Amino acid sequence: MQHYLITGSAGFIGSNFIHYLLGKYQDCQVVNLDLLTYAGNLANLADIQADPRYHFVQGNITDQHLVEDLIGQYQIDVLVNFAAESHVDRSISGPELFFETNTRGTWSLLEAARKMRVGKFVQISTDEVYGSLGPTGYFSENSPLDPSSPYSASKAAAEMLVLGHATTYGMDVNITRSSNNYGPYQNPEKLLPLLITNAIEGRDLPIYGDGQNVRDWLYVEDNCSAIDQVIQQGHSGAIYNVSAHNERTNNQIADLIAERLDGKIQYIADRPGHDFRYALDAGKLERELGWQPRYEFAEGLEKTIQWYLDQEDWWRQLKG
Ligand SMILES: Cc1cn([C@H]2C[C@H](O)[C@@H](COP(=O)(O)OP(=O)(O)O[C@H]3O[C@H](CO)[C@@H](O)[C@H](O)[C@H]3O)O2)c(=O)[nH]c1=O
Repeated sequence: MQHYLITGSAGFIGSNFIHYLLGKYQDCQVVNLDLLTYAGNLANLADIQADPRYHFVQGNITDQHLVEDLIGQYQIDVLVNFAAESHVDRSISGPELFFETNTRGTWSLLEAARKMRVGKFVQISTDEVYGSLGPTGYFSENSPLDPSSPYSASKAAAEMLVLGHATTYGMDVNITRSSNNYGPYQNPEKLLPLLITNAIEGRDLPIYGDGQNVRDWLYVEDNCSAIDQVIQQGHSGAIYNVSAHNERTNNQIADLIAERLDGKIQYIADRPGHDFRYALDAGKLERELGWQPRYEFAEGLEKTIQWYLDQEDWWRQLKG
């Protein structure tokens, strides 16, 4: 039976991951450590709050003593760090919190995991650590890191700390770098849910610049299955890209949503330092661990649109 400490799992990807774990493994124990910032929402986990396998603790990942206590109390074998400030635009207007949570927070978790001898440490990172691509080519795990924003720089720095602890102290670590996730429970500050919910509300769909920027879209459940496989089978110290090879321009995304929900696109000022294109080569994960995504983009998008149509109360509270 595995005992997990999962940080930030009242957020988007973390809450999907807890649902995935509890659905897949009957005999596991899961502790969710979450600060409940604006991005954390216990409503995401309402259906499992009474599950005896699940325990919620409100707290900050920068609180090393708290993390050490939790590791001891719950006999944690695996620590998965989802907790992060994740929105690029917020990192441009207020960068310090990104360093504090994403970089300092990862440091505290690493130190706690080292002292308490946690078996496995998994850092959830991002394709944004590679920076921007031109119109062709793909990032592999060996591509140089070249982050563009305070957000991606804070995540790249955190990765370096993880690798340093692995080399120096022999900790068993993995890093996953996924492309843009989409699906249920994503905060409507992010492109896809913003466009969907704006269209439902009859508001314009805001697109930065000329809308030619490209993102590589991954249905969140596919990211969860990849992370689970990395925990179970990942080679110690390995980094894995996670992508389903769904590159789309922002214009293509906006057109699809505008057509499906009768919305109107509005072009607005570009994001400073806006990365042009992200595209990942996920061949290592596929070859070494046999991982494959389940969802085609059209299916994932329709499921996502349907979820937001069905969950108006959930997102209206966040937007309000
Ligand atoms: C919010 C917003 C975004 N955009 C554009 C900017 C990007 O080219 C694209 C996606 O923007 P966002 O949804 O903010 O996501 P992006 O900056 O790519 O970053 C996301 O994806 C990353 C992985 O690539 C994660 O590490 C980040 O945490 C996550 O926020 O849409 C717009 O055109 N209009 C908007 O209103």
